[in-house]
Amino acid sequence: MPTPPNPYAPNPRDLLSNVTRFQIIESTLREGEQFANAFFDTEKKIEIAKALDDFGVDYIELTSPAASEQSRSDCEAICKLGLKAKILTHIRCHMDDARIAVETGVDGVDVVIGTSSFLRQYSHGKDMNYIAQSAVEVIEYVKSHGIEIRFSSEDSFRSDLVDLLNIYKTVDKIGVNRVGIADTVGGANPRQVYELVRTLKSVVSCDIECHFHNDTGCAIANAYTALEAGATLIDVSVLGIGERNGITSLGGLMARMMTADRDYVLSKYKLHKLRDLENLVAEAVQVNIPFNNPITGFCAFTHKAGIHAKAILANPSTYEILRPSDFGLTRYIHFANRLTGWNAIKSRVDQLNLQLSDSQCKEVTAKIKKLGDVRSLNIDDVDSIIREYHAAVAGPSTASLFVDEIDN
Ligand SMILES: CC(=O)SCCNC(=O)CCNC(=O)[C@H](O)C(C)(C)COP(=O)(O)OP(=O)(O)OC[C@H]1O[C@@H](n2cnc3c(N)ncnc32)[C@H](O)[C@@H]1OP(=O)(O)O
Ligand SMILES: O=C(O)CCC(=O)C(=O)O
Ligand SMILES: [Zn+2]
Repeated sequence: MPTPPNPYAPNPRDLLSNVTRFQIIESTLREGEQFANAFFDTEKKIEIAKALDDFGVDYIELTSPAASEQSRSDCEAICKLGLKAKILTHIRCHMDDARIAVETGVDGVDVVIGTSSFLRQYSHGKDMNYIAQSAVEVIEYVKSHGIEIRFSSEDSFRSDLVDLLNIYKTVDKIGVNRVGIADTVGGANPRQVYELVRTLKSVVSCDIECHFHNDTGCAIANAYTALEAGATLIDVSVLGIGERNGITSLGGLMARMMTADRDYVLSKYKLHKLRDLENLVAEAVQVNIPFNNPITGFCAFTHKAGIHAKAILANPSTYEILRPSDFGLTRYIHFANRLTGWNAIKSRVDQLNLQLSDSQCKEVTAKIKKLGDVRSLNIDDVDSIIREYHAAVAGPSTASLFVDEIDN
């Protein structure tokens, strides 16, 4: 049977979409350092930076060198590693920070300033005119050092749209490489993202980067929608670590993008390194990988119910949108439970190298379900039931039974 077309592929008539040519700004060593548990010493930062580079991320964003003396020297050390990924640092819209940043050897500087009334009143206390003036000064200064510059508004979705578009037009005109929008409080939904990115796209000529917090669970969906609307770059961190409950996760974005353009993702990123990368960061910040993590959650490729197991055994695409082998992982069929079915049990019988007819498999499945009604089962329970049953039916009479069946 021919493979059906992928219903999750981008619509070719969607001319703004960058779903098939996106880039990653990896911020584990910036946003991720803002995660409550995070402390990365120099050695760990270097190990993480090298692993991210090896994975294939396009940019690595580092904590502001203005944050502390060690942050500054770590930034310089990572710049000297000669990684393929471009190294960015992230600063306030202030000349003091810009001066320190350009001395570190970074390939680019990400400048941010809050534009919502909340942040203008309670964070930095500056009005839009002041923001525009300092943005121009900082951008021109960074540009004069021949390095990339991005200007971003913090809390973009709670900012006044006219203010936003004005400041982005101003910075675009003076030649920023990218502008960024940030859902700093994680309240935006995909529709709002689509509208804002699309509107922004119509007023700037530079690339658009997006940053989504996950407070209301939309970080991955918002990232995808931003690409559909014409953004090109997405901020991520490993496991999504960041302020509060974090941002779009690298693994989650990979899962999402694989459904849309598997060839592009496979051509750019070493997906089989994802699990090691996540383990590295999980260990560094002392968290477990969540059970429901996309791709690497312990049951992400485990199939349990009998109906699922039967179809998966026949063709894994029935219940898997991602292929575990793309990530160096394997699928697992969980048959030690009362939701199992005879097809899954037959497959286990085959694995055990035992011979039972279909009707015998059905009979032994009934026994497994009976015990599964009483308590939780493990593989040894199931294997013992199968072996006992097999021993009971085995012998000369069984041999002839098989012969009879074959003859029939
Ligand atoms: C949404 C985000 O995640 S943005 C990135 C957040 N990253 C960081 O905060 C990096 C780590 N931060 C730090 O090490 C420190 O906060 C520093 C070094 C940046 C500043 O430290 P301090 O001078 O002691 O100030 P503090 O942290 O108390 O307050 C923030 C200051 O930055 C100013 N500020 C805040 N945002 C901006 C901005 N985007 N652009 C310019 N100034 C800003 C505030 O007005 C305040 O200055 P003030 O005390 O003169 O009013
Ligand atoms: O620099 C940015 O675009 C985003 C800054 C940030 O971390 C946020 O607003 O949540
Ligand atoms: Zn953030």
